[in-house]
Amino acid sequence: MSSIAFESVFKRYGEVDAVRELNLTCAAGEMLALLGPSGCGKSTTLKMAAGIESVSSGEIWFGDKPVSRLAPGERNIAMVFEDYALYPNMTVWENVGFPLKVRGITGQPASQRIGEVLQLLGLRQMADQPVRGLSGGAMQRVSIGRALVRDPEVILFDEPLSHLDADQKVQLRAEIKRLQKLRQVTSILVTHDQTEAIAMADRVAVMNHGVLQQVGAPQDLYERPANLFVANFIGEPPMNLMKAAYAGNRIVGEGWEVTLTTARRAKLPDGAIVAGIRPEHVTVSAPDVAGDAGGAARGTIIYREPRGDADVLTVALDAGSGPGGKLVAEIAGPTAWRAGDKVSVGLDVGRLLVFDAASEKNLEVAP
Ligand SMILES: Nc1ncnc2c1ncn2[C@@H]1O[C@H](COP(=O)(O)OP(=O)(O)OP(=O)(O)O)[C@@H](O)[C@H]1O
Repeated sequence: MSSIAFESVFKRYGEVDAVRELNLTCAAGEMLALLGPSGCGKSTTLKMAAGIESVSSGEIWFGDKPVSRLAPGERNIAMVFEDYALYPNMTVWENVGFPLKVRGITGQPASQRIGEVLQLLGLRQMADQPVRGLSGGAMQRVSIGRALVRDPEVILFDEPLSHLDADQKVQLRAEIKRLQKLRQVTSILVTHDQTEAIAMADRVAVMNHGVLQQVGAPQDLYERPANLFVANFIGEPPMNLMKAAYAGNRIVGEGWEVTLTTARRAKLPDGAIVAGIRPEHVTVSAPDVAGDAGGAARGTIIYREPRGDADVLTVALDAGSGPGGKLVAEIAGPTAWRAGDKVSVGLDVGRLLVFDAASEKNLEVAP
């Protein structure tokens, strides 16, 4: 298996910079997710790796081999598409065997390979069924089988789960991850769904407007987002982001304020900031009762969303205007809070992130 590296890759469509100066490596045997909103350039990046789109400038490497001038057929890649791209009238066996057939591999060597892959994917019982009429989940397993059958150097997954229902999604993402680890095949997954990226990938690359924002292990992106875009994009419910000012050792927002520890304040310049705090790091208590994290503001619960094992509470801060003067708290539950309750809100200051208001960068994450 080889690594895939994008080196200063640009893709321009006329006036549109679909991908801008991309420097990104997917290590050999790794699964890397490209995650971002519609139009961020993730599909274009995948297509350039596949050779379906050319690069405008820069180079793509598979191991130590530059590939950007090679045709798709010369790259030893396999693709798994969102719409499966199978031959509906052919059987499961014939679809999986198709890449071998077009390469002239037939007879016993082909049968053995196809049999092994069907076994691996639990598709043996369906081998003789036409693909037409199978469930979406089964069809996608067939297309994964077709990708695996010839041991490609790289598998490129383009939104592979987007047409599946919720149950099938959960099953298949575990299945893809298991197979990818078993075969140690270098893989890139394109998705707009953070749950999918986090569940399946070793590392996640977040893109926006054609620019790579941050790449890292899912937990890194969650705990140490490099900028406001990543902070807001990763996590559900989204991180609370509040305009504030930092001076001395205090962060003062509208309707709230907190004091930072000495160790942290040395690193931060005074000025306009955006403070970020995840809903699970916000506490809610009766008014004037200091919560575990210390009361930072007062407000009124305006909305309670029960989520089974937790309640998501939206609190309107008394004197605040922040982003609508609201804070969202996720509290282990179910709780007895109701809309209309007056509360004290606490912020876990140790988990509060500080972003520069102008550059939008996390002031405590190295660029
Ligand atoms: N063939 C094309 N011609 C012109 N512009 C294109 C073409 N393909 C993509 N673009 C533009 O390039 C930018 C990136 O598109 P791309 O499809 O890579 O984004 P994406 O993140 O994969 O979005 P989606 O999930 O909607 O496919 C967009 O502005 C898009 O309109």
